[in-house]
Amino acid sequence: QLSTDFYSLSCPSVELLVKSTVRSAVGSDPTLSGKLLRLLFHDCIVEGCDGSVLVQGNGTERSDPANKSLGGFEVVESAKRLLEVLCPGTVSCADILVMVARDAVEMAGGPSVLVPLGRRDGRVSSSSNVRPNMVDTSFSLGEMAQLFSSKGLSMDDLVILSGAHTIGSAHCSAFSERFQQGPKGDLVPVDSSLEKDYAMELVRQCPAGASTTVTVNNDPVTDALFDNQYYRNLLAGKGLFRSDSVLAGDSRTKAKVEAFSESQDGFFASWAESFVRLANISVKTGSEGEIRVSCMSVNDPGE
Ligand code: HEM
Ligand SMILES: [Ca+2]
Ligand SMILES: [Ca+2]
Repeated sequence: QLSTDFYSLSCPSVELLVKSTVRSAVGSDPTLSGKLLRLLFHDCIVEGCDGSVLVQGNGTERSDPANKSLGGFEVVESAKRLLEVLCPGTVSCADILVMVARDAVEMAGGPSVLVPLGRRDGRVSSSSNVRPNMVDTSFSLGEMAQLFSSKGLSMDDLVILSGAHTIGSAHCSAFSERFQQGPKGDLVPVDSSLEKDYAMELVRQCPAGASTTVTVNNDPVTDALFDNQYYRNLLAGKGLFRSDSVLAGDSRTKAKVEAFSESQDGFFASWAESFVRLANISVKTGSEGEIRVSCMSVNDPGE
């Protein structure tokens, strides 16, 4: 029911307007590309791609600890404000988030992807829905594959979409399980899949007792570039999260990791397909849901 020309009559310049909003936001803060891409993932995995992650307030998805480090909300909201002037009540926040994430990837050097539109915004955003649907870095490959499969995504999609970690950054706590405090209080790697020099570099950037605001690049080589370096890192023992490293260590996923490490074109072509699958998870269409006035809150039922 989604289509690439969904707004061609009702809001013909939507793609252009969103793109220029993203361009100026990412231009002044390049760390936004990673934030925007992750925001879409966290939206789609809970209640489908319906903008539920964007709603502000007590008890919403956004208030859950698993979503504490999300960012980029203001980019979605500023595109929405612009669109409410030009095409009032027409473009959903769910669609804006998809376009914004797509454009963020393109602006970081990734492929441009044509995405079908027409999603409606959800009216439910509850923190209790987050944990049961969220992947965790401590998951085994089987557990991640199972969660993805419950969303209609395959093990190949898992390998491809994890390539998102070619950009962006992480807080020290996101990979602390890979280290243990040694006798002198220093951190020692407990995870043999982590290459030694990389492990030392991580300890240097995230020493024991580091501030909770410290972040580390997901991709130690090309942190700002959306490329296939992520897969080369995995093969070199430089996957930041345990959930990254397992992709290179398991026979079910290793061949894809190797193939993408050797072909950026291959990665980009697969990314375009998997991205659309991600963006299509449990979408609401037709008379389901609503078109929000502001992405930060569901509409007042009286309106
Ligand atoms: C499959 C299992 C996945 C796990 C366990 C995982 C976990 C994480 C964690 C722990 C962080 C660091 C957050 C922080 O400390 O600030 C992160 C960052 C990120 N993730 Fe994932 N992720 C997964 C899949 C994905 C997917 C499918 C996407 C998008 C398609 C994605 C996109 C990102 C991006 C772009 C960042 C960087 C965010 C930033 O720069 O602020 N991740 N991920
Ligand atoms: Ca959602
Ligand atoms: Ca990169």
